[in-house]
Amino acid sequence: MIESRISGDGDSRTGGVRAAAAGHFGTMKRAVRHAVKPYPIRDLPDGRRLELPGRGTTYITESGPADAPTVFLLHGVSTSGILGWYPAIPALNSDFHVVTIDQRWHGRGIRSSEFTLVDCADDVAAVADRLGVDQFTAAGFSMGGGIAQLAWQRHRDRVAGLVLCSTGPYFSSIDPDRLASEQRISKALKVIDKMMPTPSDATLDDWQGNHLKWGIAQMTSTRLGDQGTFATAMSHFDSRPWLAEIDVPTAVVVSTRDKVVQPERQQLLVDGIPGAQRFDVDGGHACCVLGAEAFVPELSKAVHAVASLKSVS
Ligand SMILES: O=C(O)CCC(=O)CC(=O)O
Repeated sequence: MIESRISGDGDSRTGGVRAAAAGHFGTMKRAVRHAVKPYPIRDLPDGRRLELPGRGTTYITESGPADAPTVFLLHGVSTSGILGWYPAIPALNSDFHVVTIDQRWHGRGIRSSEFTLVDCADDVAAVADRLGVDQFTAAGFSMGGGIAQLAWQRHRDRVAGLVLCSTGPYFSSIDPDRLASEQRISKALKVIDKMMPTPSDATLDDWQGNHLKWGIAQMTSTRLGDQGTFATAMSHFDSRPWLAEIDVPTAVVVSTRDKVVQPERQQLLVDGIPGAQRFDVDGGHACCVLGAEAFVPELSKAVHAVASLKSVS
């Protein structure tokens, strides 16, 4: 999610709005710079639809050696697997079997009657089942970090490690005022959705063609007006009571200029998860794409560190 969110844990409303304005301006600047000169879009795998029995049809990409350790890359809110992780995929798939998933209600993911992070976490295990993957590292960005934590909590025999990026043990919509504001914004955004065409598979898959067109298609493949639903789902997430139980190797990739999930909130993961290692990225909340030059090397170090460690006993 972009940094235009009202920022701050316990911020006053004025402070939050001020921070939001600053964050919004910073993200806009980075987005414009990115549109003019995007992080190289290269060496991406083809994706495919995958039926998850009893759950629905999702969309995944799979790359790297099938017999290498598996890393699931779990994207943040309102993006898609490939859009959120395209800078990271080529950096990881020489050493890892890398899987991205479009979370339900995102991109070409499952369209269910409800959206919950618990269902998203169970989808990860269901994709692993379909791919014949027994154990894997779950790497998640922001909302995806919450999903990764839930995947560990619900499928402890499957998740061998965690890489938690620009995320925390709760999201800001846990605050009812914040949630109400997200709902209001979401209502307004539904009007824009009505005007947007649904992108075709051909445009969504054409990453070698016009990059701007591809990026816009990927962005609009998730409905803007679903923000309120996502915020509600995130409001139910709180891993603080069980963080100390996490017993798998964990790396926390902290975006040190993040105005959406403040570094202090990210640090709660480092403090709360036994043995967690911290990796710093000089970037804001959209650093997985808009600050990929700084993000990708730290992500890569984090994934290698987790994959080379044995579980904390
Ligand atoms: O407000 C928060 O706590 C962050 C929520 C968010 O933006 C999730 C995401 O970017 O995936």
